[in-house]
Amino acid sequence: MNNPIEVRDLHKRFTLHQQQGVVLRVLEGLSFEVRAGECLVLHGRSGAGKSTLLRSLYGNYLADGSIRILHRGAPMELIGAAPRQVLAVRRETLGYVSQFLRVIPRVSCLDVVMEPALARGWSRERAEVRARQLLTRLNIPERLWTLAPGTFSGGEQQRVNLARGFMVEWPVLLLDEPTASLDEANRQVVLQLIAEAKADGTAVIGIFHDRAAREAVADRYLDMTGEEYANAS
Ligand SMILES: Nc1ncnc2c1ncn2[C@@H]1O[C@H](COP(=O)(O)OP(=O)(O)OP(=O)(O)O)[C@@H](O)[C@H]1O
Repeated sequence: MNNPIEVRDLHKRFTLHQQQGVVLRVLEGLSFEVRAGECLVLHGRSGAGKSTLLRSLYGNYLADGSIRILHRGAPMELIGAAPRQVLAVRRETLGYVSQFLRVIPRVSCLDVVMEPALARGWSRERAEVRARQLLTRLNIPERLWTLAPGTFSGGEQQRVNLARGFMVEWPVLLLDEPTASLDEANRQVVLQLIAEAKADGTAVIGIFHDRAAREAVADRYLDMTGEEYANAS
């Protein structure tokens, strides 16, 4: 296995036990891989299952099929992996920037952003240098850095979340609408951060409702009906 991530015959269905046991078949036999430095954009109408796919890849939803990821140089099957293995993959190999920041009371903005680096054993000094750079690039005013982000605006919280997501290099990075609700200047910063991650060899899988952003980063699209096609732009 040479690709950072390979997905085979992925299925996800939801059974609505509270609603007559109705079964929703959301993902039906998806197969794809993403190469190092490549960005695969998930494409499909609202409700097609894009967020469900990202959550399944991250292990928040338990899907059927195979998700193999290159972890510490060796292929690892994520479906059915032990929780501590999944946590190790999330610490070292698989990043995920969701749409919303998970706010922890009393934890400062700087600490929230530095956490992925500290979890990998970086020194506080090294982590703080990188966090300050990212917060500056993402236009978070310095007076906010020591405050807990719970009271920040929606856009500020999203940018703190992005700074956290780009704090370390990820072999595989999942992005759920990273440019939603950002102004043009900040959108450009995020597109630049994605380009830098790709140049460093990150395999990116993302949802971008904004067409200009999508076309700026996509190398390939995954049609959620299962088809793939190359970026025409
Ligand atoms: N936890 C859940 N329980 C039950 N059904 C769910 C759950 N999560 C998603 N679904 C259903 O799966 C389908 C796909 O939802 P999903 O959020 O993945 O779509 P999407 O392509 O990301 O949509 P959008 O572009 O509108 O964000 C929807 O019909 C949704 O109702």
